[in-house]
Amino acid sequence: MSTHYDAVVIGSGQGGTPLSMAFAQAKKKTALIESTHLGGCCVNEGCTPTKTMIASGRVAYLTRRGPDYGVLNPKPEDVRVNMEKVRQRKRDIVDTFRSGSERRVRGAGVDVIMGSASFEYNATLKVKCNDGAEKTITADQIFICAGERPASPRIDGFNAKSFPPGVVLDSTSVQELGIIPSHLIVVGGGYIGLEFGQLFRRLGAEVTIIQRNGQLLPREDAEVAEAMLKILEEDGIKVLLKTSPSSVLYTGDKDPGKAVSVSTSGPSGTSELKGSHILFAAGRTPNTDTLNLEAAGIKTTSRGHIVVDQKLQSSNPRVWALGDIKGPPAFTHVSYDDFRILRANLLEKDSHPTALTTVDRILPYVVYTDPQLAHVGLHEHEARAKFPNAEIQVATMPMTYVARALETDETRGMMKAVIDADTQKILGFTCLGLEGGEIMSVVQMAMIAGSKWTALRDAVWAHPSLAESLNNIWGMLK
Ligand SMILES: Cc1cc2nc3c(=O)[nH]c(=O)nc-3n(C[C@H](O)[C@H](O)[C@H](O)COP(=O)(O)OP(=O)(O)OC[C@H]3O[C@@H](n4cnc5c(N)ncnc54)[C@H](O)[C@@H]3O)c2cc1C
Ligand SMILES: NC(=O)c1ccc[n+]([C@@H]2O[C@H](COP(=O)([O-])OP(=O)(O)OC[C@H]3O[C@@H](n4cnc5c(N)ncnc54)[C@H](O)[C@@H]3O)[C@@H](O)[C@H]2O)c1
Repeated sequence: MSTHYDAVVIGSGQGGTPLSMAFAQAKKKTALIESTHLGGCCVNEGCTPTKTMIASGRVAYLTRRGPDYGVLNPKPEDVRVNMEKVRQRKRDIVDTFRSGSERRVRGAGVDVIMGSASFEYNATLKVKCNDGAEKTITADQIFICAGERPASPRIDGFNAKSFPPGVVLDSTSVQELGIIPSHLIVVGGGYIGLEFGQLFRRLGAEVTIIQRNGQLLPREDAEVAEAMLKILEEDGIKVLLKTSPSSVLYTGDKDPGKAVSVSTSGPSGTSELKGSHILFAAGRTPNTDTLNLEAAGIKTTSRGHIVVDQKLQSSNPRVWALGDIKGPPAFTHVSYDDFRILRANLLEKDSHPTALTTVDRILPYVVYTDPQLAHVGLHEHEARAKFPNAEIQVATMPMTYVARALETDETRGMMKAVIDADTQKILGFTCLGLEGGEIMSVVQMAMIAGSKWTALRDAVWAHPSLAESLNNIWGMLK
């Protein structure tokens, strides 16, 4: 016996959840199949919990800096963190977000099926339900929003099972630590490595980041990555560039701070590091390996992401993919925008006579280090590669030029704008600085409106707002 639906969504990701609700609200018989928990990665183990914990890290940082502001008690060295309380605060916020999501989905009339889906044939799915039952489901339209998971470490001889529980960590398990590691070794200098590395340093751990690439955050322009490196080193984090772990072993040492031994190979040869915990943050793997996509003729890339066209349709015309599972960039707001594209094209054709696509989306992101690293549009190196014949101009300004940053004594970082000199259009903007995400969003608005950079230079911004710096940065244009 199989059950037929108008629409089935696999995975309660950031695009999949609202899409299932939109189909149900359009009176389509809709199911949402979720293997683990509603809300997906973002709510349960991604954005929500990490930004909640990062807020605790910032309070610890500012408390230690009290004397810089004339706040003399407590002494910086006396600041201690209760990790169980930090974790509980995180759990409470995740619970609130997740239960809100559950209420909204069920309230919209979606059939929620808790279990793992895989394809049997063209548009036929088998679901292994979490209660042990098996279901066969067919659908007119299937949407895959099943996301990614932490990539497994690929290190010769490494065996996570040879370590005591809670010593080898990924981006999910690290959030459940009830203690502060004495020395956390982080493999990977990308978004996840930097956010957790700085967080645990602020909570009180010694932190070493091992990064294979020659710079942190390899997509950034070099001077931005260097400014980030300087900030993290000022915070007391040790960063090893052009370095990879060649072996990771459990030592059995009585001193828990020396439980993990990591041999590294880097520019100055091989060396050994000892730490209490190791966090693998070296990329994520798409959850396509258990979906049996070949049975439905759905093509994937060499890295396992689902191949889709500009309207998110896969090589099977009855199947679409949204969010991380279709490949980078992997952000919540991208998955949510994928949902908007599908809703417009499949449910709101009357109000969207021209189909929406993923082409030329102006995409921002924010790395929630402190200060934040925010970016929108093209980096300088991307702009020069994309428009080799254009006159590209660049303005960079240190945050020490920003009055508001000086007043709050948070002047670390820089801003950088990239423009096309002929059209005066803004091609990209980066702010590694205090509330960088909010400043970047102001520039993003100008880019959406198609404004010239001169509009920002000539605008009257409130004094002393951070946005006011958008009057001044253009004086640095070269
Ligand atoms: C630590 C961390 C911090 C992050 N911070 C940010 C941030 O600050 N800002 C930001 O924009 N992005 C952030 N991200 C990325 C963001 O979480 C993802 O881009 C976003 O969650 C992608 O959503 P998605 O819609 O692709 O699917 P996901 O949110 O990944 O959801 C996929 C769902 O599918 C389910 N699933 C998988 N396989 C099956 C199956 N076979 N059957 C049924 N269900 C299945 C999974 O259980 C999961 O619930 C972070 C990620 C991590 C790991
Ligand atoms: N604030 C945010 O928006 C946010 C936060 C966290 C994650 N994310 C999303 O999740 C994605 C995954 O994050 P991530 O940090 O795991 O991946 P990533 O791909 O961004 O970074 C992984 C880093 O690990 C390095 N690396 C790979 N193998 C290594 C090895 N063997 N030894 C040392 N270094 C190695 C790479 O050079 C790379 O810089 C991000 O790309 C982003 O899209 C977003």
